[in-house]
Amino acid sequence: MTSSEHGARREVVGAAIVDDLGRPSVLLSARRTEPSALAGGWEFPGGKVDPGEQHAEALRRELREELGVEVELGDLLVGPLDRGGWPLGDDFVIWVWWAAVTDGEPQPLEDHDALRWLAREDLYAVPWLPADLPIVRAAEERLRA
Ligand SMILES: Nc1nc2c([nH]c(=O)n2[C@H]2C[C@H](O)[C@@H](COP(=O)(O)OP(=O)(O)OP(=O)(O)O)O2)c(=O)[nH]1
Repeated sequence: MTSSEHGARREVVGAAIVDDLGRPSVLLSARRTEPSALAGGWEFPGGKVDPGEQHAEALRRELREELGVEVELGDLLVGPLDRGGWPLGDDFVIWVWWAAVTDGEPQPLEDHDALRWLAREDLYAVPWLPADLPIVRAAEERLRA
């Protein structure tokens, strides 16, 4: 039986990529290209966890595919659901880790057509996907003024 047959949410992982894990001042946001209902919305890069995959492994795979980077993962940006997840509507749950690039320069290779580093004062200059707003607010608290 799959987790969806239990009525569980599909698992997604995302990264709050910053310039410096210890003293973050900018956060990387990515603009989605699909599906059409979400295209143009800005989000945390990442994606669905494959069956049998560890979360950290899934996130590293997604960031390699989507942005062409390797990362160091920091703490979980803790949300209100089980094990610190955040709800994405009724169907998905996302776990978001702080992350810093260790190799490569982020490029919108797959699933995105633009990337933007946002400082605290322009964190809301892009239209985030609605479900991401509580996560962005939590990230804002950690970003340096
Ligand atoms: N990656 C990501 N997905 C998000 C965010 N906010 C949000 O509502 N979502 C939604 C969009 C999708 O319905 C779902 C994640 O799916 P995805 O399309 O990113 O996953 P994926 O890269 O594995 O895509 P696919 O292979 O299934 O096409 O969560 C976010 O910040 N990051």
